[in-house]
Amino acid sequence: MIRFEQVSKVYDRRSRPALHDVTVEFERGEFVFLVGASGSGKSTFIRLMLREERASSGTVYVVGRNVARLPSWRVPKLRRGIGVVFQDFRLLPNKTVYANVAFAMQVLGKGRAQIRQTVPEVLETVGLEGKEKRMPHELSGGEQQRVAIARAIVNRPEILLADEPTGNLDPETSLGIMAVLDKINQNGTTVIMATHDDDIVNQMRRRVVELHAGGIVRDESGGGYRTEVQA
Ligand SMILES: Nc1ncnc2c1ncn2[C@@H]1O[C@H](COP(=O)(O)OP(=O)(O)OP(=O)(O)O)[C@@H](O)[C@H]1O
Repeated sequence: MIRFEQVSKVYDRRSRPALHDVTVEFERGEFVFLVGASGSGKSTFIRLMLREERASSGTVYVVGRNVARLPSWRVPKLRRGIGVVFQDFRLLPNKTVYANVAFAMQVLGKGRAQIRQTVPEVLETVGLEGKEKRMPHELSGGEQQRVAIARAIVNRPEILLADEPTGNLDPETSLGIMAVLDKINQNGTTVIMATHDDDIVNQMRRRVVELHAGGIVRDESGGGYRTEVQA
């Protein structure tokens, strides 16, 4: 589903590469934690998948396509196949919960009937039924993140990227968000989550890929099986 082959990314020739010779593969339907200290390369990894950046060397494949080779008119289609959730929610502050989620369908030109059917279904998936008419400022942080997740999955992407989705939330609220991401993964979506939160990583028992100074130093499956990889 996603494959990095000997990928390096150099932003600035005077400093070390943000990613150095990274080779890793994520299968369809996997749930993977991407961990590592600040500056280890997690955001760069995510930006390469979305083609917000291009690799300096090596190849990034997303759903079988070499993303560097996509013509620019194909990049929006690549990004439509990847839902993205951020630490800071990024909701539209003047729109209701319903309208925030519906908007993601409207911009793709989806019909009103389809929107009216799909938005309530997705709000139920994330546990927000009954909150459709609230404005973002009338929601808790955890609820706002649920809206952001609903918006990210409403067009049924194959991949969900979550960049520190629990970074602004307390531990209990974070577990609620993890349950939502788990459910989305159980429904078949590949989930890749960048996080600093060791408690969550330990509780969820999923695959963990750890970056350090731009290289993969750990790739551990959720079952406890462990492989050490050279940095
Ligand atoms: N646009 C850029 N221009 C120059 N250097 C950059 C750029 N983006 C990232 N870097 C550098 O690349 C390295 C990796 O950064 P990256 O943002 O990928 O790390 P990260 O693991 O996501 O960190 P954090 O957890 O703080 O978000 C860092 O040394 C950073 O300073």
